[in-house]
Amino acid sequence: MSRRHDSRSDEDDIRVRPSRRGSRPRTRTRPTHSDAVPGLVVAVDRGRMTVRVDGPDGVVDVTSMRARELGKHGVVVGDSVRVVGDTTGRTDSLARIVAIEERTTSLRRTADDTDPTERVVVANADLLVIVTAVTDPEPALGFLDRCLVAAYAGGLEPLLCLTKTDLGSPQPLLDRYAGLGLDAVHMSRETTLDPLIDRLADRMSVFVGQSGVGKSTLVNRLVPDAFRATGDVSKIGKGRHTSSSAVLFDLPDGGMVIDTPGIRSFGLAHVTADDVLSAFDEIAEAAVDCPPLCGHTADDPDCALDAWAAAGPPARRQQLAGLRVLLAAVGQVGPGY
Ligand SMILES: Nc1nc2c(ncn2[C@@H]2O[C@H](COP(=O)(O)OP(=O)(O)OP(=O)(O)O)[C@@H](O)[C@H]2O)c(=O)[nH]1
Ligand SMILES: [Zn+2]
Repeated sequence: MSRRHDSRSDEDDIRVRPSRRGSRPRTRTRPTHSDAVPGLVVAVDRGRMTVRVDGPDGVVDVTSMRARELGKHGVVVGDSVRVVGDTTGRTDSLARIVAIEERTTSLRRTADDTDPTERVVVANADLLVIVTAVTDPEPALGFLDRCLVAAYAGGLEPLLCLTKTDLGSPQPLLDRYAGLGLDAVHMSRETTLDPLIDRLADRMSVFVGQSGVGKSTLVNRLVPDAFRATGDVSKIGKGRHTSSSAVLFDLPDGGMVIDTPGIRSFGLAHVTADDVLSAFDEIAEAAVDCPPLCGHTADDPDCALDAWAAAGPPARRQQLAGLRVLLAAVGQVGPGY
């Protein structure tokens, strides 16, 4: 019998708005257990969570289940939780998650653009590392646009990670997003990963990328075998067949990386143009003069952003052009874009 299941079931399909970044996380579900200990969800597989807990003898990974009292609230990788029960992490021990802290960010997606159910893929990540090859395969521009939208809408900082620079120039991709002030690193198998490692230090980063872009090659270089204590490592590099949508690793030089081998698309049915705008303070401010429900595209005749761009330095026009590239992805309906 096939053990495969829908990868989406390891994501949280309950709508939870991210709080503004930097706000202090509050416990979203009231802890009823005074003996509950804090932990970090590092893997989710078929309703079982691996929760990393700081025990008396060091850090232990505790297999846990959701307590019934959490109701429908899902648990995803990156969630800060509280657990009770057997938190020793011994073989066959099982703990219960009784509380989930409010999320500071949430990377969300829908299965496709017509599916209204949004799912949280990863909670509390700081950085979304969007991996793409400069060629072979050709960059999937729609996918990249969508990843950026998901990052801005979810409160994550995006980083463009361009691979296979031994085969082509990163410039066309850098030009596409020039107006957005996007941070980017480029590399190949032969070059150092130091610029990337610098950006990953002391943060929680999520890696996304389509098949063949060199993401496994990159993760394997970043995370040597000795550090792969967490999650089901055997699934790395076999993305499409994995049952888990996110797996967390520690980096040797600090920081945590979450790979998303099961995720190849980002449906955006849950995202509005204003969700994207809210990541750009100056533009969001200028858009208060827009008519209600303005889509802020070049086809929206009364969009105030055109006047805003015309009235300022050329950088504004570049910024608006970059923003509109992303808004086109929000407006696009139908799978496969
Ligand atoms: N020329 C070149 N090829 C690379 C580079 N990085 C990876 N590759 C090759 O690109 C192919 C895909 O690399 P993977 O790391 O498996 O890509 P992936 O994104 O993990 O794709 P999946 O395995 O399908 O998930 C492999 O044949 C790699 O050897 C690079 O920097 N330069
Ligand atoms: Zn507008």
